[in-house]
Amino acid sequence: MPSPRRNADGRPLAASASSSSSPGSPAHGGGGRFEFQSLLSSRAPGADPTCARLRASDSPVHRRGSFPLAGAGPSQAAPAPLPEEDRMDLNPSFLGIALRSLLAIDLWLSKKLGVCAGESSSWGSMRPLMKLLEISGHGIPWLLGTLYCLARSDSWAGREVLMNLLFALLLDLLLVALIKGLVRRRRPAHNQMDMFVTLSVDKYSFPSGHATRAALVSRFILNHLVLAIPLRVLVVLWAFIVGFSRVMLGRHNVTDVAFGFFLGYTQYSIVDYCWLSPHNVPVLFVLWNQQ
Ligand SMILES: CC(C)=CCC/C(C)=C/COP(=O)(O)O
Repeated sequence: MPSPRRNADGRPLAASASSSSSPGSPAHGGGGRFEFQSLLSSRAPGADPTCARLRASDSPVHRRGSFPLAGAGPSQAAPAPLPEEDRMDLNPSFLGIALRSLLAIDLWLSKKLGVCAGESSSWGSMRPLMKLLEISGHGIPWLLGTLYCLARSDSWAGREVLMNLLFALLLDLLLVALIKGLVRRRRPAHNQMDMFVTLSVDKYSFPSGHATRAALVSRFILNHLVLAIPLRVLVVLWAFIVGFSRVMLGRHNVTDVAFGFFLGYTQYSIVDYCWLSPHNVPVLFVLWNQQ
């Protein structure tokens, strides 16, 4: 009878997994076995007897020479195939590992790029400029500016475009607040919360509201204003710089901004699809005309 495999302090692995070691800790053993064990033990201990058997030393992974690819001899019984539900369980674990790795890279990169996060940071002297960019992409100037232009507009075409810009800005605020409230990802630890007018959900960072607005507004402007090429390039540059400045200020992680750009870009498609005009919402325009 082969004796059970033992960990560094001489206890059988099965006992070690259920008593003192946390899943995935080095006490489970070294090399590839450690990774398999951490995957298999991702379920609640004791929740499923099958899972408990797999964690224990009689698992095919733990029996020396019984791993199918290691060329099991004819005298050794072939390991029983994993039950269906356990095979399916491995895939989310791999996906989980991939996601966790992506998040780790995201945090590391965001911290590295957060060079204006404080006055004493390596590019701290650029912080006032970054904060100016922050205001240029803030919701309040965009909302007030649109309302002001709407009040001053004397053409139907102008009003229609501005009305849709207002709708786009409000839709953006709503969707960002909704997603921030659902995801609840905290802002980076190195962020100083000294932002100009925030809503309660703005303590969360995913997605970046500035990035969504920058992508939405720039796409809107490019599609509805006749601008010379240099100005069009400037609009696109502004959107990218606003997004990048969020990471430099330490307000956001890279993935918050990347998703923000994606969301803002998509929001424009929604606005374009639901375009408000005197034909589909005459009441809005008639009411405006009576004022
Ligand atoms: C108060 C109004 C009308 C808008 C809030 C704008 C704001 C502070 C968004 C947060 O942006 P980030 O998610 O990029 O930090």
